[in-house]
Amino acid sequence: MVTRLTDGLRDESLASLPEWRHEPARDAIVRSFAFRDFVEAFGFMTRVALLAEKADHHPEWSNVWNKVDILLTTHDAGGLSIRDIQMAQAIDALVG
Ligand SMILES: C[C@H](O)[C@H](O)[C@H]1CNC2=NC(N)=NC(=O)C2=N1
Repeated sequence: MVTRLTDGLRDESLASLPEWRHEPARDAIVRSFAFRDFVEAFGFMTRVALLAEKADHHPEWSNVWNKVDILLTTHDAGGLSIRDIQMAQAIDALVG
């Protein structure tokens, strides 16, 4: 069973993820991505989907043409867990 991060651990983790911000209402982290066009955006989503399946940890997200908004939180924990931090790091690695 994965547990929620304490506020201290969350802030420490977020220091290494400067593009992500904490969304207190959901105890989630969010980041927006912009690409050249829809094909680039959807290609990114496909890569994230494969990561998510492998990790058994899935994003909440939306896409409008070249934009992708991602929200990460851990449903099983009722808030942010280490799994979200690891997923955010893996997603950041995809976009270099
Ligand atoms: C049964 C399955 O392992 C769980 O429901 C997984 C699937 N993907 C998940 N994704 C996210 N974001 N949070 C979860 O708690 C979660 N749980």
